[in-house]
Amino acid sequence: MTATIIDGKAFAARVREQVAEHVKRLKTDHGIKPGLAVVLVGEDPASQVYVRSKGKMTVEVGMNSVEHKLDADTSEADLLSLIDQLNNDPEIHGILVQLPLPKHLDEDLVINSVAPEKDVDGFHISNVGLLGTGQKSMVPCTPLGCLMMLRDHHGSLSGMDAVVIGRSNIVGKPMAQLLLGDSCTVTIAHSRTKDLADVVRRADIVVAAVGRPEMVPGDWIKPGATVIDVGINRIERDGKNKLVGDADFDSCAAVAGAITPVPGGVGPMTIACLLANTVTACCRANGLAEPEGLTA
Ligand SMILES: Nc1nc2c(c(=O)[nH]1)N[C@@H](CN(C=O)c1ccc(C(=O)N[C@@H](CCC(=O)O)C(=O)O)cc1)CN2
Repeated sequence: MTATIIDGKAFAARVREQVAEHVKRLKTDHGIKPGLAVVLVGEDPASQVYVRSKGKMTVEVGMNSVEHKLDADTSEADLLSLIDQLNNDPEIHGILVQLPLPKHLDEDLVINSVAPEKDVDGFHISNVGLLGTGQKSMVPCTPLGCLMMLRDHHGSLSGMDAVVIGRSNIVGKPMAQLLLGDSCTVTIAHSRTKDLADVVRRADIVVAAVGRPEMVPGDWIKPGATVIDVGINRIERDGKNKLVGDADFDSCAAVAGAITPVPGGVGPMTIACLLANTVTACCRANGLAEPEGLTA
């Protein structure tokens, strides 16, 4: 079997088009322009690329983009003060603090200082609780993107066996909640899981989100299963730098029914869903109907 390649880049472009249509309607019908503020602390090279890309795409879909770039040694008090200012700015509907933060900053404290209704990352403890109890929340961008691609490929996910490999707060846990919300039977596997290969072999859907290059081989995959690869790992091979996922692409693609590539799979959906979340937050803040198809 040769898997269908789920093209995240093309999917993300369609999501951004939908977002742009909603933004246009918000402007013409209500005179509202959604605004997204992104805060970057320090000079992590990958984070700088992601933040630049977020700003560019925010403007492309017609929204206001505000970027705050702070020195790596910024104090926690100064960062919290900036977030407080953004929480109280009526022009800003979404706030995102780029992760990872420098070590001296308390990530949980910073995340939980963002107003939950502006938390377009969906990381605030209130949003985590709302998602976990099946209530309306802001949903983390990467898992939301994975869910959109799975729904598009399968239609209904009801009754499917799903294994999420990885238990991070950013991807693994919210992904499991979303799959449960769509009536999958969900297993969260991690570094201490016994017989991981056997657990993965039972799954109709495998979401690999561990951050270990090519750790899932094709012989762990049930024939016809869907593999969603969240990993973005930079490795050196044959003297060249290469980006690979958590799944061994060639061997998995030979067995799976469908698979997301790296690059060009889940990654682009993360930013598209951030834009979607910003429109959703803006609609909620203004008591307007939420954009259809852009939320969980
Ligand atoms: N506050 C947040 N911080 C981080 C998040 C997040 O969702 N919120 N996620 C990641 C980084 N990230 C966005 O911030 C992100 C990662 C990857 C991509 C992407 O498009 N990747 C491309 C490859 C790009 C490359 O060459 O490096 C792909 O997979 O095709 C977009 C956004 C951690 N921090």
